[in-house]
Amino acid sequence: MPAPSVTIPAPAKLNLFLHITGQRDDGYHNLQTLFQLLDYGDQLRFTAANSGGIRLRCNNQALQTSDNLIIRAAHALEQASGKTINIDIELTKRLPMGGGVGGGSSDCATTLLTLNQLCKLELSSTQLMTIAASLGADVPVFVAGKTAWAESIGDKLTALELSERWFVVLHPQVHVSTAELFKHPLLERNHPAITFDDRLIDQGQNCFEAVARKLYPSIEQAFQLAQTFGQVRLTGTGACLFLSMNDKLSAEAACQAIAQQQADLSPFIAKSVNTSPAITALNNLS
Ligand SMILES: C[C@@](CO)(OP(=O)(O)O)[C@H](O)COP(=O)(O)OP(=O)(O)OC[C@H]1O[C@@H](n2ccc(N)nc2=O)[C@H](O)[C@@H]1O
Ligand SMILES: Nc1ncnc2c1ncn2[C@@H]1O[C@H](COP(=O)(O)OP(=O)(O)O)[C@@H](O)[C@H]1O
Repeated sequence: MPAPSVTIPAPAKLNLFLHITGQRDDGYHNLQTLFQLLDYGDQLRFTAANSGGIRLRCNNQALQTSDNLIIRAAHALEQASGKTINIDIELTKRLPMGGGVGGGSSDCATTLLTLNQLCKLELSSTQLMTIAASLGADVPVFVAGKTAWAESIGDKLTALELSERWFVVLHPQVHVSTAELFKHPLLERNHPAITFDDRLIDQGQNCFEAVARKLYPSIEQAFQLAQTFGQVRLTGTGACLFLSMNDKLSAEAACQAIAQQQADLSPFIAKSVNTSPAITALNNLS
């Protein structure tokens, strides 16, 4: 009989706004941002094994490497728990890479949460959050699993319950270098620190937008096209852009129209969620 498998989602995120409020002594920048989790993302299938260590397969072969965040997460768990993990992991990659929707970080978080439960590693939430932060600035929000207002480098999190929204996400086919954008002389890196206000959900700005539009013509072109359907915003350091809609029908109509005008933007629609679908799926297993 084949070993039982579990399939757990790795949702995307959008930064509904993103302010850079200063630079720390170690060079990293402090942020204030709203991480909105989505019902759309990658999927990971885990099959326990008796031997063979940690193995990864993916529909994108370029991701089948030892520096994939999934493999790094599994090794970090072995180190923290002192236990050996034997597991086959199959990643179905749907999210654009390097697009600011957090796919790699979310895959990493789903691996941490699932293996801790499946392999009975018994690491506490605090331990998982520490491992998450060591693997990337955007990993903790996916481990915490809640749409959240975030400060510091994105790891000081306050969960929020937001009303349902639909998003159209577009991916200009360009790779944005996060490090390069953070270093750019024109970047607004001293936005005044604020206290969270509901109006920011729909009216917030992303400090990377001006520089990203200036440096990458394909991002500027996508902005021009998308803004005929509503207010467009950049997520993270880009390259993805999004439109926020009140209902599914409007989102579908905009998505279809954009795909007809420029198919290589690969638009997709996604619904907002307050709790990560990964957490929901794992709760349903136990
Ligand atoms: C700004 C965000 C918002 O979500 O952008 P996206 O990655 O989503 O686009 C993330 O926090 C990005 O986090 P992440 O993508 O993990 O960045 P890293 O690889 O850790 O950092 C790449 C480089 O960017 C700079 N960096 C990154 C994060 C930060 N808070 N301050 C920085 O100055 C550093 O020079 C670092 O070496
Ligand atoms: N599981 C993974 N999925 C995607 N990218 C990964 C993964 N593991 C490591 N990476 C690396 O991380 C880079 C950016 O990751 P990604 O999460 O897609 O970007 P972003 O944070 O901008 O959304 C990729 O270009 C890739 O080299």
